[in-house]
Amino acid sequence: MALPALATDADEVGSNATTSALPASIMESLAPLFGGQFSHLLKVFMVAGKMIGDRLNLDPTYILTSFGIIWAVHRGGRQLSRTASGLVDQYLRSYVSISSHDELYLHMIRFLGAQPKLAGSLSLTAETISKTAWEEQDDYGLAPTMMPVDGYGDYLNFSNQKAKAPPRFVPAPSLHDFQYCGKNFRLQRSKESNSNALIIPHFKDRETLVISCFGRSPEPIKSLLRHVKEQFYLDHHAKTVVKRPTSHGGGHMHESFSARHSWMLVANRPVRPMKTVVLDDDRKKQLLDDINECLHPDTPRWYASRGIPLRRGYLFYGPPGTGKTSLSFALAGVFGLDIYVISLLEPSLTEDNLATLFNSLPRRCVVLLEDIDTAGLSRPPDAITPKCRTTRSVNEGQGSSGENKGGSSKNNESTEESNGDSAREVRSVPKSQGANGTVKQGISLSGLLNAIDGVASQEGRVLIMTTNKPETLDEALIRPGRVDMQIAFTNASQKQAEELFKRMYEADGTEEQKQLAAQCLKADGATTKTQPSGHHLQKQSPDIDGKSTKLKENGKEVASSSEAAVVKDEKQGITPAELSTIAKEFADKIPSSMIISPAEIQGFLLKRKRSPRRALAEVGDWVADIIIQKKNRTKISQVQ
Ligand SMILES: Nc1ncnc2c1ncn2[C@@H]1O[C@H](COP(=O)(O)OP(=O)(O)OP(=O)(O)O)[C@@H](O)[C@H]1O
Repeated sequence: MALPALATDADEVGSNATTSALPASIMESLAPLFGGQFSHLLKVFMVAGKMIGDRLNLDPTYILTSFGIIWAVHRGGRQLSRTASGLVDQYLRSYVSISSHDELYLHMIRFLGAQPKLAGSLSLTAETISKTAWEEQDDYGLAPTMMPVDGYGDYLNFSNQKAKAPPRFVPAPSLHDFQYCGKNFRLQRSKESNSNALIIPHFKDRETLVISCFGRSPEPIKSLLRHVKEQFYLDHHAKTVVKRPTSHGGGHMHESFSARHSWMLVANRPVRPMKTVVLDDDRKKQLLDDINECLHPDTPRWYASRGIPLRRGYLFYGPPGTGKTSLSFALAGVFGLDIYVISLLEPSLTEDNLATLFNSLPRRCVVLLEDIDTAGLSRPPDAITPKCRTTRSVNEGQGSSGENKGGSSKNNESTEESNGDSAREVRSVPKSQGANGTVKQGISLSGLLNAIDGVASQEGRVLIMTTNKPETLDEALIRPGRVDMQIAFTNASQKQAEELFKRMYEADGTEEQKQLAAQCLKADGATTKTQPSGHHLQKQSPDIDGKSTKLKENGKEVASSSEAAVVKDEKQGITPAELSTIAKEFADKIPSSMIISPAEIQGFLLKRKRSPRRALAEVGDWVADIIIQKKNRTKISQVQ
């Protein structure tokens, strides 16, 4: 409200003053140029200039002109410095950019989050730290609390950890400066928004990190990135990196947009030691030697000189829970390779995606294609036309060389497709109607073969396919060149059961366990006298109070035998010699007809993981129950 009055005054002042005719005219001529707000400001400025001028006896024009010069110098200086820094940036700085689609991005963000200079930055992004089950060692220095539960006892409660877990702060999208090894670096974090966010909700924004440093060599940035990567993998030497496909965009709701797939790190698990997978030693050795040969640095030359693509395929087959997946992970651990796990049942996975995924595999890795029988990749018998058979046998004729397999598979497909309806059936098995009426893409047999054989498919990759029903697989899938070795997995033999038992209870070499074993040895002579198989519990065993409990194998007191076994286990531990004996007795109670899987035995033992004697005492009832279950084909167990 005050401005119009002032403006009026200014008009008057301007018109009365002899020396201020110029300012008034300047103002009048400038006002329309800058619009209402600015002309008001100019008028205020004029009045102020006039008053100061009157006071200091100075021409207001000089004051205005001085202000104008200062402003112009300031603007010019800024422009000059921008141009100069632009030229420096262009010609005297080196840059390396990292896309958020690359795993180096994750390494860099972790590194930046730990930089003290950046932690104090005024522009940060806060992230909730989500740790995987294998990263929980450092629980922010907080022990979980024990909470009483309705008179049942005290139980662990982790809510305080969740509440107190601090967020991670990383540099926000903008410009940041930081130092590494005494050198200054600049980080520009920028986000590329997904313009289709409303249509494709799963499609994440893409981010870019641009690291720059002064100088015409990117070497300092390269060495920084080497350091960042090394830091990330510092504790990874005993870990196996597990990756699975992740989709960007698409999905069931928007069939018009095909989801793009890439590999995403899903877990970083401790390496599974080979010895923990109970399998015939000769088979294990044969497999290890074969993979070692395939991965040996000299092997590619040997294969190349003979025109044979270097890749190995293995088929692990056998009943569920017999160790197929476990062995695959153990192998990845032995060779220090990342493992890439694909399920062909993933509904948004198309054949193109599968081919892209295979083509983007690193040079050396393990690819695990799980449960291939469930993906419905078999070729319907009536779909195998004479033409198909001929084409396939040509492929087989190429033996394991697999040369031109990608091409020949494609040729197969086109030949089959041109062959009419029956041939086209080869493709269609996995295509199915989704619940909402959408058609799931599915992977056809030829699509899978193309991906496996693809020309760009990485050499040196180890492909492992697992199945419970090898007899349902199409022979094209498992012919030599695609599957070079088949490994059978079976339910547990008595020998395997014995090994599983020992693995479950053997000391892992910690000091505590060594001491326990030493104590056991001392106590052993007085207390342990294991009877021959079948009569092992017929003995005097001291209970907690030092009184003795008479144990019988049959009748009422059998129930108390496992309780007494627990007491003995907890009190005395177990010596290696005793463990061997108990393991043997345990194995004797497992049916030699191999009807129980290692997974089932492991499940039974896990419920008694601190008490081998209790496991031995209870295994008879458990086996009897399993036999009834399998006979009656019921899934409900009476003995857990
Ligand atoms: N041969 C074995 N040696 C050691 N552990 C085993 C063995 N077989 C199964 N297990 C245990 O049983 C569990 C399931 O095993 P795994 O997933 O490897 O079986 P699988 O054969 O891949 O089963 P599926 O066919 O259902 O995928 C794992 O925890 C594993 O430790």
